[in-house]
Amino acid sequence: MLKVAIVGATGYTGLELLRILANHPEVEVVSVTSREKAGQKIKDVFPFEARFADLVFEKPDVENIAPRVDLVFLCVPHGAAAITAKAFLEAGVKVIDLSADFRLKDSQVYENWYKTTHPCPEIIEQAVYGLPEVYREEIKKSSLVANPGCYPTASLLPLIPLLKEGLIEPQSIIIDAKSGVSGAGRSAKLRLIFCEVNEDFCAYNVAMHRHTPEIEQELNLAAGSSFSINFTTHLVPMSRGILATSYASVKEGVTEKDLRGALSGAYSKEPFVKVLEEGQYPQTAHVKGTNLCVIGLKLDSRTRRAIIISAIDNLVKGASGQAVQNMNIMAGFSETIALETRPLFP
Ligand SMILES: NC(=O)C1=CN([C@@H]2O[C@H](COP(=O)(O)OP(=O)(O)OC[C@H]3O[C@@H](n4cnc5c(N)ncnc54)[C@H](OP(=O)(O)O)[C@@H]3O)[C@@H](O)[C@H]2O)C=CC1
Ligand SMILES: CC(=O)N[C@@H](CCC(=O)OP(=O)(O)O)C(=O)O
Repeated sequence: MLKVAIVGATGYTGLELLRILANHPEVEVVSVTSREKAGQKIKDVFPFEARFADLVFEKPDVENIAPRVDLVFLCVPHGAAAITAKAFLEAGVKVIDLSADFRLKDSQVYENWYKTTHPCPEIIEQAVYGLPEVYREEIKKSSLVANPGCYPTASLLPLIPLLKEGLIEPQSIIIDAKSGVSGAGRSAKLRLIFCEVNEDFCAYNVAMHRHTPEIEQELNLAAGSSFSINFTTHLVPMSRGILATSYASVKEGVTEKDLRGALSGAYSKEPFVKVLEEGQYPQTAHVKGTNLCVIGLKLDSRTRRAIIISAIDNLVKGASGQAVQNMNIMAGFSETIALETRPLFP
């Protein structure tokens, strides 16, 4: 059995990990942390939890937890995650970090966008970007996996194959993305209270969202050139889900069949990426609760722009499901264990 800890288990991504790992036959959750709920049993805080009901929340004390576990999931805010990751790695524990701390390869870019000094830039180069469909071989050998952001997962999966095949003009890319509110985490914020979110739909962090450099880093690597993108995020009054609509001008002579062929070629054997048939487009309700990224596309023949629509559940493929997928790869398990659920539709 692989023994794991979840640091930050009272948050949305930590709870989602418990939901997924409850169905994992090869994993034992031996430690869950919360500073606020330390000393209480999971069932005292979350009465719906059955499998791990009697596990007691403990403080995120690395010295105490590390000797009992093989791998830790960090479900805490950036900054706190990096320091904790370093301590676990030094204690010989593998780390899957769901925060943004090790996604950007350049610590200066991190500092510019996150407006804070990186706590341990010296270990950034150990980290592998945890997008299994692109970095599976590197993830197998890694002890530190930087789980991708939710918006980057939804944006990168459809665009990377099109760039690798040279079918779209990199500088023309626009990503227009919408997220449910759980993407912002479980701690209270004024902009997230019911009356502020219900019956509303707004853009936020326009031209300054923290996921922009993460998306650019990976798109630049796929294209083999340096370029910027437009990326706009919106908050939708629903609990889960991201729908990203990406636009890009296609190169001369490129057809819709070429675009579809690039995506099918990249993903026909992938268990968690589904490319829809012509005329079909994904909805967030089609992926709710699943580890799927579903993609639909159309080439607008009037404007010669590809319109690519992708949907994920931000808490599953956008966070905890992808983290379990990465854990399965790192541990040598079958990649799909505990992740083959059907969508909760409607
Ligand atoms: N929500 C989402 O859709 C996604 C989130 N992420 C990232 O995953 C991480 C977790 O997100 P999410 O679950 O939404 O966050 P939440 O705010 O819902 O939960 C945060 C958890 O971390 C604990 N925590 C907070 N601060 C600290 C700290 N300084 N040290 C130790 N523990 C701490 C909290 O418990 P306590 O305070 O009691 O210790 C709580 O259990 C974040 O980095 C987030 O950006 C990534 C992709 C998607
Ligand atoms: C709806 C909403 O607010 N979403 C969050 C998603 C952030 C996230 O997942 O952040 P990390 O990069 O730290 O993992 C946001 O836009 O900031």
